[in-house]
Amino acid sequence: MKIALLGYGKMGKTIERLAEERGHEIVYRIKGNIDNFDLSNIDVAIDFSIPDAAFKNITTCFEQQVPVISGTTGWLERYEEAADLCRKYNAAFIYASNFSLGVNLFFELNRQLSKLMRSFPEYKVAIEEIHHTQKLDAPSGTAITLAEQILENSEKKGWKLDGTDENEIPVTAKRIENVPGTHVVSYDSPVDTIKIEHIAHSRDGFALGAIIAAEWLQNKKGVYSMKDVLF
Ligand SMILES: NC(=O)C1=CN([C@@H]2O[C@H](COP(=O)(O)OP(=O)(O)OC[C@H]3O[C@@H](n4cnc5c(N)ncnc54)[C@H](O)[C@@H]3O)[C@@H](O)[C@H]2O)C=CC1
Ligand SMILES: O=C(O)C1=N[C@H](C(=O)O)C[C@H](O)C1
Repeated sequence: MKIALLGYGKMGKTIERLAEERGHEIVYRIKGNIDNFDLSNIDVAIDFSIPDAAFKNITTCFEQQVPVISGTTGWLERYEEAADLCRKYNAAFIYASNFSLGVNLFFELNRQLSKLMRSFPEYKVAIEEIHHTQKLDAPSGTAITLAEQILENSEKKGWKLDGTDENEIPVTAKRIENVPGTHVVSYDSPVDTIKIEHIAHSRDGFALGAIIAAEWLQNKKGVYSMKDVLF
C-alpha cells in the first residue's frame, strides 16, 4: 500500500517502521496542513495526529476518495458527522479508540464482565487509565470506550473523570513518564475486588492493529470498526 501518515509523532513513526517491514511504502509524513498534499496516488491515510486536526484530516481524505484509518482520540464529539461524510462521499473509514488486538480482546472481556456484574450491585465499578505525560486528552479514548460498554449493561447514568457521584462510573487518569497505555476495570465490594487489566508494553500493538485495519479496508467502501476487522 502507498500510505499517507497524518501525524508523524510517536505513533506515526512506529507505524512507519512496522508498515515498511510489511512491504508498504510511506509516501507522506504530514505534520501540518493536509491541503498542501496531492493524495491522488494514496491507497490509505493513517491518522494519528492531534484532537484539533483529526476531523479536518479525515474529511479531506473522504472528499478525495482516500480510505482513512484514524486512531486520534479527543475529537469524538464529531464522529457521527465524519461517518455521515464518509457515506456521502462513498469513501471508507475505520476509527478505533484502540487498535491493538489485546485491547480489542479486553473490550470483549469488559462487555461480558459487565453483563455478569449487572446482577450484583454490591460491587462498585471504577476505571483507571495510566499514560505517558505528553498525552493531550484525559481520560483516554480507550477508557471512554470501556465506560460506554459498561453503561450498556448498567443503571449508571454516565461516567465522570474523578467522579464521586454513585450514579456515575468514576474514571481516574494518571500520567507517568514513558507509560504506553494501561487500563484497569475494577469491581469493588466490602469483602473483595475483581479486576481486569490491559498493559501495553510498547506502541507496536496499536501500530500493527492500525496497519492490519488499513490492509483490510482496501477495496471496501463504508464505515467499519475493529470488530469487523478482527472478529
Ligand atoms: N487508537 C489507538 O490505538 C491509539 C491512539 N493514539 C492517539 O493517537 C494520537 C497521536 O498519538 P502520538 O503519536 O502519541 O502523539 P504525538 O504527539 O507523538 O504525535 C502527534 C503528531 O501530530 C502532528 N500534528 C499536529 N498538527 C497536525 C495536523 N494538522 N495534521 C497532521 N499532524 C499534525 C504533530 O506534529 C505530531 O507529530 C493521540 O490522539 C493518541 O491518543 C495513540 C496510540 C494508540
Ligand atoms: O495517547 C496514547 O498514547 C494512547 N491513546 C489511546 C487512548 O487515548 O486510548 C490509546 C492508547 O491507550 C495510547
